[in-house]
Amino acid sequence: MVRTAVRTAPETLPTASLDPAGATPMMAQYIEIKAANPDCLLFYRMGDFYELFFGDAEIASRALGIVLTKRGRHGGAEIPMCGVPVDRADDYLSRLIALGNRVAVCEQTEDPAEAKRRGPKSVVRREVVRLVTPGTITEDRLLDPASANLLLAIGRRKTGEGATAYGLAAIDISTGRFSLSEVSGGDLAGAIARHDPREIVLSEAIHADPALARIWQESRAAIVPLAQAELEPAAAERRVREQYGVSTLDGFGNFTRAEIQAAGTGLLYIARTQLAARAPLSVPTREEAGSTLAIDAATRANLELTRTLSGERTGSLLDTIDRTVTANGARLLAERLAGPLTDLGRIAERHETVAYLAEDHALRRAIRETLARAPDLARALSRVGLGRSGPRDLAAIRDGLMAAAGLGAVLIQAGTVTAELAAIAEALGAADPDLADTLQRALADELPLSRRDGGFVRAGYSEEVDEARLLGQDSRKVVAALQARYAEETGCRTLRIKHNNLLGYFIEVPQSVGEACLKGLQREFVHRQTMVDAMRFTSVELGDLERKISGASERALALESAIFEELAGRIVEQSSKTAQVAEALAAIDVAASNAELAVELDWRRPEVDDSLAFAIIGGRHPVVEAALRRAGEPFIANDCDLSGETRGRIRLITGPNMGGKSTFLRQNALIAVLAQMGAFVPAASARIGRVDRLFSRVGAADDLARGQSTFMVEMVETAAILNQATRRSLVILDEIGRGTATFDGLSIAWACLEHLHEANACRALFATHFHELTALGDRLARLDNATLKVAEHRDGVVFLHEVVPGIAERSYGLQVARLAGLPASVVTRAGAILKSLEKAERGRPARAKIDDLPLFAALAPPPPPEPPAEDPLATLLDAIDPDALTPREALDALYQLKRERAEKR
Ligand SMILES: Nc1ncnc2c1ncn2[C@@H]1O[C@H](COP(=O)(O)OP(=O)(O)OP(=O)(O)O)[C@@H](O)[C@H]1O
Repeated sequence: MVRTAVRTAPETLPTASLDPAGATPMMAQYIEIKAANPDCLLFYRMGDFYELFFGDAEIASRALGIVLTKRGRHGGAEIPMCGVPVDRADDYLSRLIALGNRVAVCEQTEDPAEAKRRGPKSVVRREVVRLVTPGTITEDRLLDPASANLLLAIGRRKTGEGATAYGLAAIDISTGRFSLSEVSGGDLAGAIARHDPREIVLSEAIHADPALARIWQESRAAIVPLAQAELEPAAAERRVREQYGVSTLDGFGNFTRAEIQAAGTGLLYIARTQLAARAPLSVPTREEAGSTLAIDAATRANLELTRTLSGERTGSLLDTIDRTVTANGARLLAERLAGPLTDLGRIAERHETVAYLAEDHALRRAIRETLARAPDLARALSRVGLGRSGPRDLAAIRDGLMAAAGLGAVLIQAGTVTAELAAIAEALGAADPDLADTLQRALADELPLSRRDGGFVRAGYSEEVDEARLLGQDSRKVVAALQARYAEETGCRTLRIKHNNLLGYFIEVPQSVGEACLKGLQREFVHRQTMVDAMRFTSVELGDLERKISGASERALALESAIFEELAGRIVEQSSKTAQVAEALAAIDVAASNAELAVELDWRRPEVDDSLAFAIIGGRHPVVEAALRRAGEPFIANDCDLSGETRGRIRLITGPNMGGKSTFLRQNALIAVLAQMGAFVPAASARIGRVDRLFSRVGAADDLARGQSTFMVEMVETAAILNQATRRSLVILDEIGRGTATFDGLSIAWACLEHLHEANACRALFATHFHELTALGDRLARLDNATLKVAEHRDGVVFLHEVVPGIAERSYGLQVARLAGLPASVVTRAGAILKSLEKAERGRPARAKIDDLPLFAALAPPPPPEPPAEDPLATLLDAIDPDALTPREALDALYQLKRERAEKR
């Protein structure tokens, strides 16, 4: 299966078992380094290339489409090799990482000349300086600006008889974000799907747990199991303490053992991949259990929240609602959409801000215009902390801080704002204004990518740099100035300062002037050479100038580098404040984006409360509506009321194919998600009693990638809903039971409805083509029937997409089939078959079939065991009187018994 092949790290590389004996010295070094990094592709630096050998070369050449060549022999066989140029390594790296590979970057750590000095056969010293893995990258070129790049570490603890809790550490080293949470075993898959990590690190024991195998198989992340021995609980705690330089974790709040285990595992892995550098992570925040709306992986996929079923962002809900103007904001919006809240206070606070910004157009515009100038502060900050930054990262911090200061001023000017905006304004003001100011003074307008290129310090910031540059870049001018001065002092207009390899810089004058100089005209001149018609001199000043000129460019670079270090140091000192500024920028971008969306599309503020209401008036599906709008067609808004005082309601929707059942179901789930993430909703009004869990299932969705029977998948997922949905949950079931024979499917759908109504007592929408189920409307008190209106014409039907109370009479399957282009002969034949089938059924209407069934059979106590049926063997035995039998009769009786027994089998 493609998914598995893409996800897992490369299969064990044959290189791992290579014998260094008999290898050339360089190959022996390669084999040794490779042996220490067996599960990574090794980028081995040789001059201007990173070379890959043996199995690594084969994997990389296949993955990157680069030529596989050979280099020498080892153990009698040719060594496969391929290489990537160092200056384009990032492109290749990103492609390998995207395929789930991990790469060890091995650099030359000494000058080749030095190696030569050790002896003719010595090999240049090389070391792995970094492991590049999907979850630990920080370079902009390797990262998607609009998505978080999470490493998820998992720990666990026993919480009781047979129960286990899992600690999750979600770490984004590209921004320093670090959060901890704990979930039950049943919620683990959903929590992983919510975080959508690029890489998961965990103990071998958790990885090998058969109960969790499916999670790892289905995850898009690269999975890295670590040996149990490395993950001792005490070591995990120590690692967390060391990361933050504290002697106890008490000040951080009450983390559970599983959370600390997860944090320790994550930190261990990060330390291993970053080698020398320590990742600048923020202090972990703890997320309370139940603080987000639980949405399992299947529901997320089905509702296409952050990506479509085919894995694209385009066409997802996120794509449709994103009006953010910064990468930082886009990431936060995705995070909020993936984890809507359950806390009513926090939800209302976000709605309040959206309402405020939706109303104040001028303020919203000012905020968005200022934000559009703010670069990705969080990622630049992280690179500075890791010592992996360039001048443009410093500029990003400068511009980010300046935008923040500008925004703070805009908010202060706005006066009384909402509580959330006031908190944002305060965080924006937290940064030291001196830092932005210093960066502004220090950095030039045009900046090189790398600090090694120099030229990034603004002229006028440092006298030393200016002087060094002047000498380096403008040495001719300096020499010319000195030449002009000497010419004036000597009165010799033909005096020249020249340069050759033998003398270096020298002063040349005609013979006569030279003689005068020797006699004391110019005391400081020191004679070097007499030519036929000229004399050459040097001077102390010229000697100094020469030394300065030759060291100038190196000195300029060194001075710039020192300034860079100093600026980076100041940024690191302030990093926690700057991180807060970055978070505030993201939060205001998201709020303004939601407000912009609400204004643009006339979305309304929902009311989320503690009731069991679900009353939507004029609801729309945001993605379908957007698609129809592009096609110039209207979307028909629909109401939906599932409100219950103490228990929810169920709406059973029958209707024609193509009528809009699936759209209606999903739009209501999406409205709940949007409301609880703190956004406005596509409806005229919405009152929603806080939803704790959201479930959405589509009957027998094709799931070939998983390699499971489609019906089996449908049943496993339905079982999860019936077992987990609470009174507060919202359940969306679309054609459950359609994946099997009609009567099996009908009975399963029927029993599921009863269970949802009686046991789960949740709010639910249930779409079906089993029209027989509508009879349940009379029997289940809180079940209503609804259908989608259709206008019938002589030559076909028109779907009006309007949800109305009632029952669909027909499915209009044949009409849809004709619309789809099924050959006319097939449609006509199907029509004839349908007629005769309906005739046969008419004698026994659907309603009668349901009426025959006992109500709530699924929930009734099991019937008492039936009395055993009569056993013919026992009857035969009872009839035998051994004392009355002859030996012959006894033998016959035995044969008869055996015969009877054989028949029974
Ligand atoms: N409320 C609406 N307003 C306008 N067009 C709609 C509406 N709802 C659905 N549609 C259109 O009808 C198409 C079919 O909708 P949908 O897939 O929801 O139907 P369905 O009843 O679930 O069909 P089936 O039973 O065949 O799965 C949509 O792609 C959309 O273009």
